[in-house]
Amino acid sequence: MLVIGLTGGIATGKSTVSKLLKERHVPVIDADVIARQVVEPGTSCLAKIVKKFGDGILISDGSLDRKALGSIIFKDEQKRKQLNAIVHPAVRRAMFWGVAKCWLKGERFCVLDVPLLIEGPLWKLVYKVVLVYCPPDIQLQRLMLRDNSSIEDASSRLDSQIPINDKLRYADDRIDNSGGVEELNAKIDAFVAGLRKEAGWSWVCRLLCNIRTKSIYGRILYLYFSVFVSTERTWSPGYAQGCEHLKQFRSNLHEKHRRNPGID
Ligand SMILES: CC(C)(COP(=O)(O)OP(=O)(O)OC[C@H]1O[C@@H](n2cnc3c(N)ncnc32)[C@H](O)[C@@H]1O)[C@@H](O)C(=O)NCCC(=O)NCCS
Ligand SMILES: Nc1ncnc2c1ncn2[C@@H]1O[C@H](COP(=O)(O)OP(=O)(O)OP(=O)(O)O)[C@@H](O)[C@H]1O
Repeated sequence: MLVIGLTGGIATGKSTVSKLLKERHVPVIDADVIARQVVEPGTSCLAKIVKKFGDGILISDGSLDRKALGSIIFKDEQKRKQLNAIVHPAVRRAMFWGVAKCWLKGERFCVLDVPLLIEGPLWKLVYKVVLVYCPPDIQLQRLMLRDNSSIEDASSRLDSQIPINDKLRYADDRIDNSGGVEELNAKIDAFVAGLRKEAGWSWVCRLLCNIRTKSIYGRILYLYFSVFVSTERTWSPGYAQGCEHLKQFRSNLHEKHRRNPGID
């Protein structure tokens, strides 16, 4: 299964792209949504946040006051790192299970929508990095308009991330969202068609195996495809294609390291 990392800068349009992908039945695992779930009342993450930042970041019903916490962490790098250290491991764990579920369902590919993909270690693990791009001036405008925020607040959020133009050099593909939503729709059609082509047809075998796991033949087939094909130990209809993906993955990784020699 191809795991695609979708990222961008704040307000460049990741959620808009994700929505269009979901409309085309592409499975999307959204880190922002997970980051909200892991801090719901009663979770260990919320307890740790309260311990670190005090109960001033709670509203009267016991849930997180996102505005209050945002106004602390987007102005203070140290505090942001402390929050990230609490929330990110839980988000990564949930995303891992999300990917595993997609794999068990026999999906050909899935998309991880992660705003901080490049700021963290995950960009090195995905099959490819797709960047939703718009120039910084449009990004700032859209952010202020969406959040009804001042230029100071919007700028401090922008400054808490790697600038969008710097993220370009990590990207294997770019979805340019500088134009209107109609234009974006057409780009997403082409992007999804490209993904389907890239993922090939070997998913049919995996899907059939998954559906048939209740029978003994299904289990044998399932094991065959899961263990042998994924470890490249034997021939199968998906073998050549798997090798090709692996080769491309390795060359992408090599290219990323070539472009960013300082990064291990
Ligand atoms: C600080 C919080 C409560 C503010 O909530 P708010 O509803 O105002 O923003 P929301 O969660 O919708 O995030 C909007 C965007 O802000 C950016 N952003 C969020 N957290 C961070 C961060 N720690 N560092 C840099 N950018 C961030 C992302 O681009 C994100 O898409 C919230 O963003 C949060 O819990 N952040 C820490 C978790 C995190 O890093 N989430 C990002 C994806 S894992
Ligand atoms: N092509 C477009 N034309 C005009 N407005 C757009 C376009 N794409 C997105 N927007 C608007 O820009 C704002 C930011 O988009 P969106 O929320 O999708 O960004 P995001 O990258 O997911 O942001 P965040 O990092 O905060 O999650 C939204 O108000 C959205 O409606």
